Order: sequence, then C-alpha cells, then structure tokens
Amino acid sequence: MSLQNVCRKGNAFNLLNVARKVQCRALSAAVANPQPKQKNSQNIVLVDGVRTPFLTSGTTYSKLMPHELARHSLLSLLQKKRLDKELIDYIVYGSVIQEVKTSNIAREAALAAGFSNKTPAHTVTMACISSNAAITTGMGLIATNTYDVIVAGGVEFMSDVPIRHSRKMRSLLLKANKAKTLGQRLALLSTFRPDFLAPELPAVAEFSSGETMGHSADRLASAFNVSRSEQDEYALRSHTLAKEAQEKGYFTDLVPFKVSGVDQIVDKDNGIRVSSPESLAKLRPAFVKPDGIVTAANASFLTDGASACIIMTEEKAKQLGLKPKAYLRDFLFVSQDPVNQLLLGPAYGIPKLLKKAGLTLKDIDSWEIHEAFAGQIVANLKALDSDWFCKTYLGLNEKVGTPDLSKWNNWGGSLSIGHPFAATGVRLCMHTANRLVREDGKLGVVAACAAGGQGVAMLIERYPGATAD
Ligand SMILES: CC(=O)SCCNC(=O)CCNC(=O)[C@H](O)C(C)(C)COP(=O)(O)OP(=O)(O)OC[C@H]1O[C@@H](n2cnc3c(N)ncnc32)[C@H](O)[C@@H]1OP(=O)(O)O
Repeated sequence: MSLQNVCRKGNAFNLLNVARKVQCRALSAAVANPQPKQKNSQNIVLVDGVRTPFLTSGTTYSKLMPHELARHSLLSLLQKKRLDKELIDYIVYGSVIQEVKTSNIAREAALAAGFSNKTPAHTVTMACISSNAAITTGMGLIATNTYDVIVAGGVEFMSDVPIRHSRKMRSLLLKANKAKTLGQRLALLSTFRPDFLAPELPAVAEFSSGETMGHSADRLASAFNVSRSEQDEYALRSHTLAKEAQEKGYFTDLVPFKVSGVDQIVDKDNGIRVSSPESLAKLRPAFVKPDGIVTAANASFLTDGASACIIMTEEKAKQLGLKPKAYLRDFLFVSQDPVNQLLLGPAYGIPKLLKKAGLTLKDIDSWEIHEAFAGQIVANLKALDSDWFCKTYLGLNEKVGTPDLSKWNNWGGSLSIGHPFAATGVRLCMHTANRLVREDGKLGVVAACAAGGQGVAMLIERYPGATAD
C-alpha cells in the first residue's frame, strides 16, 4: 500500500489515527525532502574542482608530458580558491596508462607545481574510475582524522603511451646490460632475430580476456538489444547538450591552459561535434567488423586531460572561510564479471547506492553517468528497467526502473566532452555539483563503469548557498 493511501485511510476521530496522521505527515515531508542517511561523523565537503580543457589525443597537448597537465590542474585549483600550497596536507591522483618515468604522477606533478617536498602524494589506479578512487581515498584519510585538506585528481595522456619492445627483445637487452665481456655480448647478439623488433602496442583492452573495451561494448549492446539508431541518437544527444552547455558557459570547472611550446591558449574542449543523424548512420563499425554497431561517433574518443578537486571537513572549510560546492555523502564500488558485464558498473552501483542511502530514483535531481559508449549507456538503462536483470543479477524483487532522463547528463558526457580515463571522475563530480546549483536540485548521483568489470556510484548533495562559478 502506498504512503499516500495509508495517509488517506487514517480516521481523524480517534487518537490512534491522529497519531498515525502526524506520523504520515512526517513521512510525507521526508518524501518531499529526502534526507540521505548520514554515515560520517564529520561532513566531508567538495570545496571546488577544476580541469584542463579535454582535448582529443594527438592535438594541442601532444608534446607535453602528463605531469604537466596534472601540474596545471593543481596550480589552477589553488589559484581559483586563493589557497596557499602549505594548506594542502596530502595529494592523491589517479592515472591509468602510466608514463613510466613519472609512475607516481601525483608526486611529480606536485613537485613540478612547486609544492613543498614535505607534502606527501601518491597515485591510485582503478581504470576509468581512478579519480573517483582518488576522491574516496581522500575521504578515507579525512574520516580517519589522518589529514584535514586533500587534493584529489586524475590525469590521462593518450597522445604518448608507453610502447614496449617485445618480451624477447627486452630479455635480450637486459642480458646485454649484464654481459661483462665482448664475447658474452657477441654471443647474445647472435641470438637476435628480426621478429624481436615487433613492438608491443598498448591496447584499451581487458587484460583477463584480451577483448577491447569497444568490442565488449558492441557485445553488451547486442545482449540488451540496443540498436545502432538508439546508439547514434544517444551520442547525438550527448554532443548537442555538451555544445549547449559549452556555449552557455556552464563548464566553470574548465581552466584555460597556455600550452608551452605552442602559441595558443586552450580554453575549450575540442571533441564536441554535433553531426546529423544521416552522417552518423554512414560511419563504419570501429571494432567488430563488418557487423558491429559501435562507431567512432558513438564511442568516447581517446582524450588528454587532467582534473583536480579539493576536499575537507565542513568544519575546516568554515575555519578557512571557504564556501563549498557540495557534501560528499556516500559512495561504493562494485565489481562484476569482466567479460560479459564489463561495462555495467552503473546498473550494479546505482541501486546499491540508493538502497544504502535510503533513497529512490525519484529523489535524485541530477544524474552524471560516465558515457564510455552510447550503447553501454543504453544497455545500463535497459538493465535497470529489466525485471529479469534486476532479479537475476541484483537480487531484487523487481526492476529498479528508469531514471528521469530530463535529469540525465544534461551537459553532455564523456562521449562528447571527452574521457581522459583517470580525470573523468572529478569532472563527473564537479558537473554534478554545478548542475545541482543551476538546476536547483538537492541530490546528485555519479556513476561509472571501469575496465576490470568494476564501477562506482557516489552521492553528492548541494551545499547551502553553493554557486556554480
Ligand atoms: C570504462 C570505459 O570508459 S571504457 C572506454 C574506454 N575508451 C575507449 O575504449 C576509447 C574508444 N575509442 C577509440 O578507441 C577511438 O576513438 C575509435 C577507435 C573509436 C575511433 O578512432 P579513430 O578511427 O581514430 O577516430 P576518428 O576521429 O578518425 O574518426 C573516424 C571517422 O569517424 C568520423 N567521426 C568521428 N566522430 C564523429 C562525429 N561525432 N560525427 C560524425 N563523424 C564522426 C571521423 O570524421 C572519421 O571520419 P573519416 O574516416 O571520414 O575521417
């Protein structure tokens, strides 16, 4: 029986029903003004966050190193909030495809940005949810009273990825390094074969199955009966909404970047491209050939970019006179079959998060969901709206339903804005926080899938008096 029906049936003529009525009113008020269950003894706030413009790999950032992008996000964040470097207790960054020379990129970026060498920094990796993991690592450090003020971010640089020699060549070179005599070196040289020179190229692929993310997205779309036109339509929506948001100046998390060596200030994401349905329909499959339906236009593209945000307790923000954007209310990570359910993180994470926080789909004012592929997003929506999926895989009694799509990725998403893997999580949180202000909402959900068959869901609440600048 619904709450409203219970309330309607109350009889005002006896005391029991008066008491029931009062209770019903309180419950109705709670429905109108949902209050997520408070988990932390201290409120943790997202004070603000920034990102470099996200650029298609191989374009204006291509001569940089990744720590330089991260450095820019760190410095811009402090500049925006007018904070001293000394205030930052700890820095944690996400990175997926690492530059071998700067594997702890958090530390290298901090040193390059002029932070004291006494500020500890470490790097986390969790595929496309690496900067979500950076944020939640920071939340853990705050919740345990280890540190007060944390910078969390992420960086990805697909313009230059480590291309390795073959295993045979590496083995030969390592042995040659240890060889002491000319004879030993010549003996090793005689073992060389031309095929040793074939390089090992990194692939955006699942290690356990060897399958590329794109191939997996194509199979997922097919499993959930997602058509090519549904994918293209979703991709077009993403680009159209991103273009509108860009033109209206909503991307206030973006900080222009004067790229050294290039006489250009980059002040815009450069992957947003609104095409016609006809030109999208003409594109050939990018992964599964000749019959696949994932194309270059309905997939996220390889992107360079970095992001950073600052988190602390509400109390600390008040002490520092800072006006936060949002409360970081709750989060969880999910893991599932990395072969057939690789990209279903949101379908697993969203229901679990809502249940944990005591909320329903209707309580959410802003959805910010990582768009790895258009087909993956539509498949996740279909999974949430499927009794079979929700009963079989989520252990629920019925389907979760469909989130209100008028509140879904209203400023575009990774398909259009770009997806520098480890930097996306902070972008999702900042777009949520800023959308809650512009759209006058209270609660937002961030969710994303990641390689390895993992996912994240986070609950964000608008901070009273927050602004979208
Ligand atoms: C958890 C996760 O996030 S998993 C997701 C991880 N991310 C990925 O796996 C990245 C997937 N993306 C990719 O690997 C690449 O972007 C690919 C393979 C899909 C495409 O790469 P490329 O072939 O280099 O793309 P390119 O930009 O050249 O586009 C190919 C064609 O599509 C066209 N195109 C691309 N986007 C659009 C668009 N929005 N509208 C119209 N045409 C488009 C291009 O103009 C080009 O046409 P042309 O061949 O006539 O010149």
